[in-house]
Amino acid sequence: MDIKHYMQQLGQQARSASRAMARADSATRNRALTLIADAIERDAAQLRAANQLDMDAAAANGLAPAMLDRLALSDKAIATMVEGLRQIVALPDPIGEISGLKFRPSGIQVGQMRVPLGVIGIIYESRPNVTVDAAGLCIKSGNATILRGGSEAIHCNRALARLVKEGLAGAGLPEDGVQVVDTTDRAAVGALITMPQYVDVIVPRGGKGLIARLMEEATVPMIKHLDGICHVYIDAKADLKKAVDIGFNAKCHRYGTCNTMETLLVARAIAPAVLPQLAKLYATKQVELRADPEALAILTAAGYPHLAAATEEDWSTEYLAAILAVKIVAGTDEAIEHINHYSSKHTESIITEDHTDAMRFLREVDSASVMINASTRFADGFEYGLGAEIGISNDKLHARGPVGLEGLTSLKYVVFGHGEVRQ
Ligand SMILES: NC(=O)C1=CN([C@@H]2O[C@H](COP(=O)(O)OP(=O)(O)OC[C@H]3O[C@@H](n4cnc5c(N)ncnc54)[C@H](OP(=O)(O)O)[C@@H]3O)[C@@H](O)[C@H]2O)C=CC1
Ligand SMILES: N[C@@H](CCC(=O)OP(=O)(O)O)C(=O)O
Repeated sequence: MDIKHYMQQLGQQARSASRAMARADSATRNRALTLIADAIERDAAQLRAANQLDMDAAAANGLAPAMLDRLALSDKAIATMVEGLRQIVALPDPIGEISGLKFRPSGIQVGQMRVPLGVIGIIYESRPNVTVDAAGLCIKSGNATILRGGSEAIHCNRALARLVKEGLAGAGLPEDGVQVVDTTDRAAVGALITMPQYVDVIVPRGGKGLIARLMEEATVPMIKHLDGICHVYIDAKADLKKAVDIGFNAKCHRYGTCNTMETLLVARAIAPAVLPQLAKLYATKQVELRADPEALAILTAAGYPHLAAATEEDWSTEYLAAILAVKIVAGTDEAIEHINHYSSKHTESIITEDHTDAMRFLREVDSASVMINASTRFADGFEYGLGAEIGISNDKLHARGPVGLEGLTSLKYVVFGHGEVRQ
């Protein structure tokens, strides 16, 4: 079967399964999640073996260390996936809840009911835990899903897909409630984003190549979870210890994640004090600093070994690596202007003890998460208390920032009449 027909078949199956998923009661959906968690625990060794096939192939193809880190399915990662599913079970069921019911002068009662979106197509990076997190959230929220994971993770995703189907079937739900695209051919992505008759919404998680294709071709509505050009701004009134701890964590905690800082902005007044201290920590990780002329002068004087002059391109680059752009700014105005111009509207943080500046930053920075005195790495569904996340939306409509169960639902109006007719 060619890719287009294969994808249409997945679409038809998903559409049909979505009705049963939406109809299923809370206990059934939770039962499926529990069975999947149990199956993952039972087959951990097989999952590790499947992941090893992916890791070996990726290493042989020269995949960058940060991307290998993302692909790896350690025992800890397996335990986290299982725990994540159990946490999703414990979350309140959002589906079917009716809110805001009010009598109108006509006598009718009008309210809103929370309902699944239907069929959700998710395109994501080579990170196997996303297969389980996404499947779990879609099942809990009564949606059917088609998962197109990154090609480097294909063996592991196939193995996970079998366990998810086993759990769905065990709970009496259709196996097609969750389908993993079983090909790495990118034509499958092209098909998935152009079948609105079967797919209600696409959640794309990815970088520039994916964005370009979606902008050109997609006919299905999207909740975009795209690149993270995230900033930390160290204000003149920052606490030095907080600035250094956060500046280091936001860059070096994990290089490959979308909430990692890619540009550090530093107020001129504090730069000579803070940059050399931060540089000492960055040096332990050999972070390459691409600095504007003023920062370059301070870092050169501090004897920082991994330095380069920043170019215009650096301000809009997501490195996903041990590289950081550094720029000196006059103060909060310039920092906000720079961020609103160059950021990908994902996550930004100000380090300051000045309440007025902090509140201005919160109000005026136009990104999905805006933080005060915290690492951008906190932009995450677990960390925000959502239980799990589909990803981090840098779209403005429907869902913004970490997307959990609620982001996979919408509200429809429900009207309770008692025989009223409109006058
Ligand atoms: N906001 C968020 O929640 C998240 C954002 N990201 C972002 O993802 C990026 C890093 O991941 P990376 O793997 O490099 O991202 P990519 O964009 O390269 O890949 C992500 C997915 O998109 C697919 N893809 C990429 N380009 C195309 C194309 N032209 N046509 C069809 N499919 C395509 C990939 O398939 P294939 O395997 O074939 O390459 C993969 O499944 C960063 O920009 C990061 O910020 C990542 C995770 C979450
Ligand atoms: N929210 C997640 C990051 C999601 C994400 O960026 O994924 P990826 O780019 O594949 O590492 C976290 O904080 O670890």
